[in-house]
Amino acid sequence: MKVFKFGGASLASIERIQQVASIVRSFAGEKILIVISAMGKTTNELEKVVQHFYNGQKETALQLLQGIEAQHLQVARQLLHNPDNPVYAQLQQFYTEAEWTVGEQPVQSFDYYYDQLVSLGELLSTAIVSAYFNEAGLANAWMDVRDVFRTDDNYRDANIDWNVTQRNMTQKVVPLFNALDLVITQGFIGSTDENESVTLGREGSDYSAAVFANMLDAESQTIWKDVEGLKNADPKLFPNTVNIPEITYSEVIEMAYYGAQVIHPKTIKPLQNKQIPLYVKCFLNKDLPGTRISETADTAQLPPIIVLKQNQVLLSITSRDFGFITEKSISNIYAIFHRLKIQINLMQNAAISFSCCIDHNAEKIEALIKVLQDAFKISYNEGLSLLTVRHYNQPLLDHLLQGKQQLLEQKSRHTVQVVY
Ligand SMILES: Nc1ncnc2c1ncn2[C@@H]1O[C@H](COP(=O)(O)OP(=O)(O)O)[C@@H](O)[C@H]1O
Ligand SMILES: N[C@@H](CC(=O)OP(=O)(O)O)C(=O)O
Repeated sequence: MKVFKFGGASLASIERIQQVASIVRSFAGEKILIVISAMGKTTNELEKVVQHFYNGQKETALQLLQGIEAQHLQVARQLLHNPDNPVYAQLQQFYTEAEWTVGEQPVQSFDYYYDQLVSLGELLSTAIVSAYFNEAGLANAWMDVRDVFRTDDNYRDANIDWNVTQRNMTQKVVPLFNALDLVITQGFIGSTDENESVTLGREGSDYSAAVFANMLDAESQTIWKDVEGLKNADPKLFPNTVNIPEITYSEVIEMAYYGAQVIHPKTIKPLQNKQIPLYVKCFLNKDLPGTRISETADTAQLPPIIVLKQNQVLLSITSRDFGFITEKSISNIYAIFHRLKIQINLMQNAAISFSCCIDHNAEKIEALIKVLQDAFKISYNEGLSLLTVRHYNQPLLDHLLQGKQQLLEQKSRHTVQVVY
């Protein structure tokens, strides 16, 4: 069995969805579990619905929701021939549930409502694609992943219960393949044992696909992207990038950790644990070789790998009483960052101060200052970038940093990181 993952970009237009069908058709006769994300930027749109709903602006939330509904109906009408296709009733049921939620008075946490509403994107996209595939002769079963992926209730970043999910996989997913070659399901979402929807973290569909690949002992996982494969830098940010034909799991984990926004960082572990290769392929041209990610890639020829994180803030946390920054104070500071869900992208400490680079999020910085201000003086610079280069060389660094005002640099044998 193979596992395919199609992300939002591959479903962003009618032509692209048709292209996805033609890719799947070219694998006729193979058993494929297909994981699908929300179409285009639907998740961002749904995030706006949640924000308005939670701020008490119900009307606006409802209008935005209706806009999303109308967009999906239009896509369905353009793709489907049968105006009485049962998928229309299924879509209606999803909207009605979302509208009920928006009609409620918020009494639970923001994160709870986020998951109940944002999960709609994947339910809509999979229902439409599954119905379209069936009409187009690609017989498939639509599966609600919330009947399979059991998680805790850590809303927006739920953790999978591997035992229950594995049992569901064996009992509910494997039998579907007795009758059909294709099963279509949602990435990014799951459910608690109370049947509440959860999400697994933004861009989490790559990870969902990896969980399926692991539990179904798939021969491979392929994620279909709008790029020819994994490149040595984001082609949207750097000119003259090169494709990487093969690379190891550990190198990709490093790239994802430093912020390369091409594969979700949690994706690799479930694959590495079972030695399942991960292919990154181009949905615009399936014949391009793409990238193979595995344990034993030949990385002798690996080019320097560049990762740029923009919109960064460099925080300086200095003790007010001239007390040293000790293991104890660092562990206290870390615990606060953890509680506020602030990820540290780079850190450095000196005698009485601790510096770190984090993503710019005004609310979180404000909350952090509130907690720390009695014991520490906090200052920060915003509008920064964090550049990471793996397998660097000096001429390349000089070129990348030309004309940049550098605020902090860390170098090891393989990796250099610069805040500028
Ligand atoms: N090292 C990299 N190699 C290739 N693409 C990258 C890299 N880093 C970032 N990207 C970006 O990832 C995008 C593809 O991923 P993404 O848009 O998340 O796809 P989807 O959401 O459809 O799965 C590319 O268009 C590219 O801009
Ligand atoms: N739709 C979710 C999950 C996801 O993984 O999407 P994509 O595959 O398009 O990055 C998100 O946008 O976060």
